Amino acid sequence: MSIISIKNLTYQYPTSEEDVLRDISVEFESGKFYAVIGANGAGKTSLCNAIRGFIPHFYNGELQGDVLIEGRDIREWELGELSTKIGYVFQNPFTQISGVKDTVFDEISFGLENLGVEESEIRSRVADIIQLLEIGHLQEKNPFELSGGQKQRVALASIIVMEPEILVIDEPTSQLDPQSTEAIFSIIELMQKKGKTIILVEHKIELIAEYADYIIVMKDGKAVLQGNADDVLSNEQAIELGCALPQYALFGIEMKENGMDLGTIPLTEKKAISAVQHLLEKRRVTS
Ligand SMILES: Nc1ncnc2c1ncn2[C@@H]1O[C@H](COP(=O)(O)OP(=O)(O)OP(=O)(O)O)[C@@H](O)[C@H]1O
Repeated sequence: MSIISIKNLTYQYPTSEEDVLRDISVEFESGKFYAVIGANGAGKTSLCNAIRGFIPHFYNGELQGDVLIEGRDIREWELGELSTKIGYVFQNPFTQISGVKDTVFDEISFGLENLGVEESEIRSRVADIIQLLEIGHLQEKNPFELSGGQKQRVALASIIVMEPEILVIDEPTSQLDPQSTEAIFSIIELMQKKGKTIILVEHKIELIAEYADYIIVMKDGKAVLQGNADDVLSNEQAIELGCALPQYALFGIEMKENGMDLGTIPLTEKKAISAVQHLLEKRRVTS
């Protein structure tokens, strides 16, 4: 059974003039890494809002179709109950910092305190997460003293410590440099290895090619293309739908158009090198 099942979802915010999500159907399997891509205003955040229950519990508006979390209709879930199952990480880490705690350690403890978890258990769970995410050097700092990348790691830690099964992460690296971006992706990968289901909104296509299992391309509120990452990112149709393809895929497509078919559309540097080596080898044998 899918952990999240979306069937013919159509939605309009109370204040919007038209549907912002249109007839979307997607199945999410437990433990997989899903990337949601598409232009600004395509509906990516709105789709995340529907998954975490903000639509329809926080935003009213008109919801048609079904969103099922573990087989249960989103309308029947309480928001509080959903928030323990689905962790949500915002684009801007500033909005995630509580502002009421003086140290990173206490900041990460905050959610567990609110749930009434016993203090000794909080301390041990927070210490474990700090070790796992390699942020021990930050634990005594004030959360507001951190850099953007550090804040985003602390924001992720605050969510992960709650042990949600599903992580919905909305453009976590948009304000980060390449090094901090890699650090965030390493954490997300670690979470996937721990069996979490990941739903990530992200524009950095090269990283999506490296990490995601499945891609949903959104345009004008519709899921216009979806499938395994390898299939979507080597599909020329994706370009027409406004989706950027990885550099190596574009290289493979160019090669093919110029009579040098690599036999595959590579998505990463490693795969491109191996495809070119294979082609050269083949040409050597036949010449
Ligand atoms: N709270 C809201 N009330 C009314 N309309 C909204 C609200 N939030 C988003 N919208 C509208 O819904 C549409 C989809 O917006 P959404 O934020 O889901 O897109 P997005 O793909 O996440 O965009 P971006 O990449 O810019 O974050 C837009 O037309 C937007 O103006």
